[in-house]
Formats: sequence, structure tokens, C-alpha cells
Amino acid sequence: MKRPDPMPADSKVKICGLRDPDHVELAGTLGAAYVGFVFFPKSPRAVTVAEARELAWAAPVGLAKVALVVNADDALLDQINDNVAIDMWQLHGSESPERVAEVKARYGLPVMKAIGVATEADVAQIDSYAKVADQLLIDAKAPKDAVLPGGNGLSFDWQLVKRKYWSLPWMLAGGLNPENVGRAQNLTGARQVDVSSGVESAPGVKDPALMEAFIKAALA
Ligand SMILES: O=C(O)c1ccccc1N[C@@H]1O[C@H](COP(=O)(O)O)[C@@H](O)[C@H]1O
Repeated sequence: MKRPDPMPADSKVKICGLRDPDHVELAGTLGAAYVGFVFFPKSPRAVTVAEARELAWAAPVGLAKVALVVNADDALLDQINDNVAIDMWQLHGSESPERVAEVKARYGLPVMKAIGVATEADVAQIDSYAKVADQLLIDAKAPKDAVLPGGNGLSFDWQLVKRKYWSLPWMLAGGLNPENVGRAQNLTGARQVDVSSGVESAPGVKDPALMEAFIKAALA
């Protein structure tokens, strides 16, 4: 079905939580702009630094490799930075704006700050990060008892960010899948979308057919 408000030609897709080099290559071939590697041990998508190094090698030229960390200390960031050919940090914990600025200065790589949204008040705090981050990732706020701060396959009320303007690029995340991504893009105006659970057959297991369906739908 044709969309009433077609996405701009520069829509970008991030596939997060990849653990198989073949899937990294596939993501690039299918037209994803970013892949994410999760350095959070509690996640079913967690990879070691050594594994991520191999995954990064599998990425076709032009596919940006994003290191997802959660309240990581400098020791872990140094280890990743020294061993994995990453292009961007994704800070997905409760990092302060000051910590975002520190990470950016320490490594000279762009930083994408994830912000969990459930209410207008959450949306309001985005502005403090817009001053220091290179990109924003707007995700569903994790439930209080959740083990993971993201990657839970939960979406939020997209009306909260409908056609919002920030002075830097932002990415929509949280519970996206091949069926709902077009609607989410149309409603929010997001030019970038990120998915993890929505392209999996089981937690941590990416499904190539779902990856293809998602990327096609998001770039349509
Ligand atoms: O994917 C994970 O395991 C994860 C762990 C810790 C923090 C964030 C994580 N994933 C990110 O969460 C969002 C939404 O994911 P989903 O599509 O709802 O599963 C996405 O940005 C992932 O990068």
C-alpha cells in the first residue's frame, strides 16, 4: 500500500544485537546503514570484545559499526576501542550529559545517546543530551523490573515524539518490526530506525528473512 507521506530517500536503518558475521554482511547487503554490537553481559545478544572484532571485520565498506554499552567504565571502552573497528558509541544506560561529552572527547568518535521515553517528562530531558551528543536514540523506557534497559521489544506512545525537531539526527527504537515500522516512520517523521527483537526468531537469534522484511519496509 502506498504511504500518504513517503519517507525521504535518506531513511536509514540500524540492525542491533548481531552475533553472526554472516548477518553483519547481510545487513550491509540489504541496505542497512548501521549494525550494533551489544557489550552488556546480561543481554542474550551480548558479544565479547574478541567476537565483536570478528563481526566488525565482516562489515562491508560503508556499514557503520556501533558499540552499544550500558554505563560502561573507561576500562571496557578502552578495550573495545583498542580492538574493534567501531564507528560510533551507543550509550544505552543512565549516562549523564557530562559522561556523554567525556566519552566523545576521549575517543574522538561520534556518540549516540539512548533515552527511554514513556511520558512527556522523559521527552523534555532529551534537550540536555542534544547539546552534547552527535545523535539521539529514542527508545521505549524499560519497565522498572526489566533486566535490560533496552532490547525488550516494547514500543512507546509514538505520539510523544510526533514530528519533533531536534538539532541533531535522531533514531526511533523500541518494539519495531517489519509490520509496524512504516507506520512508526509516517507518524513520527523519524528518518532513522533501529531494531533488535523485531527481527529475531528467539531472543538473541536474528532471522535473515525478518531482517530483509524490516529493511525493505523501512526503506520503502
Ligand atoms: O538489545 C539488547 O539486548 C539491548 C541491551 C541493553 C540495552 C539496549 C539493548 N538494545 C537496544 O534497545 C533498543 C530497542 O530494541 P528492540 O527492538 O525493542 O528489541 C534498540 O536500540 C537496541 O539497540
